[in-house]
Parts: sequence; C-alpha cells; structure tokens
Amino acid sequence: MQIALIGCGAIGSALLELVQNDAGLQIAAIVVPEGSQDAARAVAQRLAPGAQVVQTVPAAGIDLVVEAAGHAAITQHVLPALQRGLPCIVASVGALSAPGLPEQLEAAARAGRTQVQLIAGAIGGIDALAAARIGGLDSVRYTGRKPPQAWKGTPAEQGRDLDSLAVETLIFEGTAREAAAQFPKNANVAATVSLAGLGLDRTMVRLIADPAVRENLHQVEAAGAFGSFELTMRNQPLTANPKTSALTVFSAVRALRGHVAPLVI
Ligand SMILES: NC(=O)C1=CN([C@@H]2O[C@H](COP(=O)(O)OP(=O)(O)OC[C@H]3O[C@@H](n4cnc5c(N)ncnc54)[C@H](OP(=O)(O)O)[C@@H]3O)[C@@H](O)[C@H]2O)C=CC1
Ligand SMILES: O=C([O-])CC(=O)C(=O)O
Repeated sequence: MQIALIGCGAIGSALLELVQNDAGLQIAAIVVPEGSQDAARAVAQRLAPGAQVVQTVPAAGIDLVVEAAGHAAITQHVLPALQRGLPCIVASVGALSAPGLPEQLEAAARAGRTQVQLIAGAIGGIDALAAARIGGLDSVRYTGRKPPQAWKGTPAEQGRDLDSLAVETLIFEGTAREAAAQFPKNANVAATVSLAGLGLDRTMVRLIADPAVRENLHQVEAAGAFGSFELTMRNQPLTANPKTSALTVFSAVRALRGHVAPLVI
C-alpha cells in the first residue's frame, strides 16, 4: 500500500520510524509546507528513502493518506484527497470543531466513495463510548491535565507565567467545541471524546496545567443506559513535542496496519 504522510513533526517522524520495516506499508510521499521541505528531506533520507517530499498529495500512485500535521491540513489536504477517492486517516480531530467541516468531510468521502477515519489518538475507551451512545448517553465529561510547559503557545499563557506555576491551575472550562478551537494542539482528544459520545456542544471539558505531573493525563467520565465508566490515561509525552502523547503515534500506526492486516482488532 502506497501512503502519503501529511506532516513530518513529532508524530510524523516517530510514525516513519515505526513503519519503516512494515512490508505492506510503503511511505511514497511526505507532505509538508515549503519551509519544512529540507527538514523533512533529512528525516526521509534516514527513515523513508523511497518517499518524495512534496507540498501536496501527489496526483497518482497513492492508496492511503495519513494526516499528522494540524487543523489546517484537513481543509488543505484531506478534503481534496477524499474527493479523489483516497481513504484518509486523521489525527487532527479537533479540526472538526469548525462548523460545517464534519459535513464537508462526509460529503467529500461520499463523492470519492471512500472513508475518513478519525483515530482515537491519545485517548482510550472510544470504542466503549461510541457503543454506549447507541443505547443513549446521559453525561460525558473530559479532563485534560498536562505539565505547564505543554501549554506554552496557547491561551493558557494569557495572564499567567506558566514557568512559575506552583499549583494546578484550571485554564479552560467549557464545551468540547470551544476547547478544540482554542487549543488546536492540545484538545484534539476533547473533540474525539465528544464526536464518539454526546457531541461537540454537550461534552463538558476541563483543561488543567499541573506542575505536579510529568505525563499527559486524560480522564473521561461517562454515564448512560449502558452503565458508567471512568477512564484515566497517563500518557508519556513525546520528547520532540511535550504537547503530544506517544500513544497518538501508536494509534496512527495501528490505523495504518489495520488497512493491510488480514485480522484486525
Ligand atoms: N488525536 C490526538 O490524540 C492528537 C492529535 N494531534 C494532532 O496532530 C498534529 C501534529 O502533532 P505533532 O506531530 O506533535 O506536531 P508538530 O508540530 O511536531 O508537527 C507538525 C508537522 O506538520 C507540518 N504541518 C503543519 N501544517 C501543515 C499543513 N497545512 N500541511 C502539511 N504539513 C503541515 C509541520 O510543518 P511546519 O513545522 O512547517 O509547520 C510539521 O512538520 C497536532 O497539531 C494535532 O492537531 C496531536 C496530539 C494528539
Ligand atoms: O497528545 C495528547 O496527549 C493530547 C493532545 O495533544 C490533544 O488532544 O491534542
């Protein structure tokens, strides 16, 4: 299977490393913006020597697209790829908080007679939540807790110095839609939980900067006709990007391998 990888940062590079010896998965193209072409070429030389480094998904020779780039890449690359009939695996699930984008993705996938797969990424329990929704959900709450440095470059810096934070600090409380839009690199999981469960506007989210933690913690509490569950993930962050959990990479690789494996779980 010939794959186009969109993005070659923390997730993209780690993904290339993991799939480099997968016989069924050939990275044929790495799609990055103009300014990142040289850096991506250096990574490709080491981990995917057969891949061309380009600015858009090639017009031919691609069977599957995997996105690990950021919200803007969904409109820029994933929508046109779907329209062309290419199945797409998406990590930047928070992009779907933009009104109308989920419908656009569905329409593009329908037009291309293909599918867009939103990965679970850094969170677990998405299978249980999506199944529970069928019986009816009453409440879903998500709490994201990361070390202060993981909130740098976000609205969490407004009015506070993250470096000198001494106690856990609530930096956001609101809906999953607001969280995903305001924290595009930190609240994709909020969107994923909401899309699997009660939706972007009925899923309540809390985001916390906590100097006492070293991992990225994700907690989900859900209740409904199925019963209830409480989930806590304690994810190791990637060295290359403390905002991002290593599990996100494993989730993307799992999705890729799921396209070629004879038995899938
Ligand atoms: N579902 C989940 O659980 C999670 C999802 N994510 C999503 O994955 C994204 C990537 O994470 P991570 O690898 O850690 O981030 P990085 O910032 O380390 O890497 C992003 C890469 O994508 C490139 N890029 C940015 N915009 C575009 C674009 N429009 N088209 C093509 N390439 C682009 C960047 O290039 P340049 O440097 O030139 O901008 C860079 O190579 C996050 O932004 C987030 O949306 C992240 C964590 C968890
Ligand atoms: O990787 C994580 O821990 C979660 C994350 O950044 C996100 O939800 O965007």
